[in-house]
Amino acid sequence: MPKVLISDKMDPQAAKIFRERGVEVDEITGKTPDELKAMIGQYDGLAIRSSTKVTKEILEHATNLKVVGRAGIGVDNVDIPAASAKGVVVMNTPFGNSITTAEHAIALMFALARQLPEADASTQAGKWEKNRFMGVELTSKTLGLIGAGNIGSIVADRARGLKMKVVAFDPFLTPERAVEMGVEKVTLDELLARADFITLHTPLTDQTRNILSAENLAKTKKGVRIINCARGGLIDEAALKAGLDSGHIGGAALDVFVTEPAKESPLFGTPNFVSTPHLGASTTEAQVNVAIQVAEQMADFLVSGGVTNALNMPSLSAEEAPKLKPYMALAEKLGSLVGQLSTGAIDRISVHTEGAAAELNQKPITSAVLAGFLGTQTATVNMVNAPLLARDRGVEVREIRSEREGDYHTLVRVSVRTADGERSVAGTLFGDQAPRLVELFGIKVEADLVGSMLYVVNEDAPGFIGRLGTALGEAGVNIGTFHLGRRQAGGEAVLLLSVDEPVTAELLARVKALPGVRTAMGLSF
Ligand SMILES: NC(=O)c1ccc[n+]([C@@H]2O[C@H](COP(=O)([O-])OP(=O)(O)OC[C@H]3O[C@@H](n4cnc5c(N)ncnc54)[C@H](O)[C@@H]3O)[C@@H](O)[C@H]2O)c1
Ligand SMILES: O=C(O)[C@H](O)COP(=O)(O)O
Repeated sequence: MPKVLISDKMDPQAAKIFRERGVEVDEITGKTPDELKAMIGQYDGLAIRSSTKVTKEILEHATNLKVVGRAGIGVDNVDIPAASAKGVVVMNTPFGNSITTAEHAIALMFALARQLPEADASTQAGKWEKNRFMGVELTSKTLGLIGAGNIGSIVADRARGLKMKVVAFDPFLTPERAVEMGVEKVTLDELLARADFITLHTPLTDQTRNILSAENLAKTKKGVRIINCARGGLIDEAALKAGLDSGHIGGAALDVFVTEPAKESPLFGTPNFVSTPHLGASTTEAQVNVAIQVAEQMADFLVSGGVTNALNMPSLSAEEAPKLKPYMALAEKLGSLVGQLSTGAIDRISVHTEGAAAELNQKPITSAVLAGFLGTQTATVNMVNAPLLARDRGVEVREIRSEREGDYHTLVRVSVRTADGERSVAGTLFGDQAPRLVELFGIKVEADLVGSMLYVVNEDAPGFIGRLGTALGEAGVNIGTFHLGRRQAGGEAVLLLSVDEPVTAELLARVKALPGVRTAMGLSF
């Protein structure tokens, strides 16, 4: 039974779903990195929010880990390249908390417009400072949206409901989508010059880090109010403090900080500054949503191989997974076969699907071919890191599909290119389930690729099979299955034998010594 650790505070629905789906679960929060390192080895899955930092060091100790599930959106607390290199799938729940976070941005916009926190503190201190607090209306004001994705578009919708004009800067926003959202697509400089309120909704990347730098803050309209419910690091906090102190910035509300938890900051106590402790996603509804989603996604993956919302692997629905499973087994065997039979460096692998196979999601099939192929060179490869490893090794990967059926109703062909040219192997599924090799380097040969096998290329001549059988018998090797193919009578022939024991160097030497043998190799699947 797969075992998952929930290491951050999560709605109890997550644990309930894991258990219902046959996944053992421990809920242990608040562990230090060293404590997590010591315990992570026993888990197949790790369910987190933003507190647990899934670093390279933690992953190095995660000997059984297959999946990290983020109950939320941002995955900046997960070292995704390190997880991919280790073959660990990283998934998030991209929509479960978007409405809640958008509402928090709108709440902070109101808080700034009407100085609600300061007015509340003053009133509860018994001051009744009715003349101290003069707000601004939102109606007709311009809201500058930096980042118009899931959350940004909900914010835009709510702001339009408040009769605000919305201008948006997002390099990936298409003009059509801008029209659909009812926003005006502008450049960043235009947004800075025109916005009365600015709200940030981008991930933190090399391009967005300090997008509100001192220089850009200086380009804003005097009195601008700024909201950040996305990620700390998008705003230069020192420049923000200077802007608030000088009065150029009329107000700022931060839910996120460069350093979290933000227990101290020069911004604290600054007039017109409002802050919340990364509460963007903290509503009952959002937490139930993300807990359910993450548990369902992780359980799907651990129990049936379905992949949803993975950031480092192609998606594979729970419905697709059973259909693709036999194809992935076939693809892995074919990849392994070409890997074991190839001697020179391979610079290109092409995965060609025909008939029924061509109608399926190709990415998992290709990843399985690469995993099978690279598995002959390294032990630590799987479907997640195989495409990455292939790229690192300079192997070009091609996918070709033709839905027209050939000799078989479904076929996967794997071709590899070396300095000596291109060679291919092909396989099909018998009864839609059983992987079967049907062609090996241009020779038709049907074989189950299982266990230990002996591969022999010989000159097709009478008596050869008898001599080979005798040689194996004398070596005490029992033959399980025997598959034969040849280019033409009297030409090159191929023999694939499954044997009960691994093929030893001694056995190979005996086989190679037989007259007519061109090559002999041991294979294992
Ligand atoms: N405060 C919280 O608790 C909380 C909760 C949920 C999400 N978030 C954060 O909110 C942010 C937005 O989440 P989302 O779900 O809307 O993400 P999203 O991926 O749907 O949208 C992000 C948008 O940013 C745009 N973008 C990327 N680079 C840009 C750039 N250089 N300039 C301008 N725009 C750029 C993208 O094109 C995309 O449209 C993320 O950082 C996420 O982690 C915070
Ligand atoms: O990216 C997110 O989903 C938010 O930052 C929420 O973070 P949290 O799960 O720690 O509240």
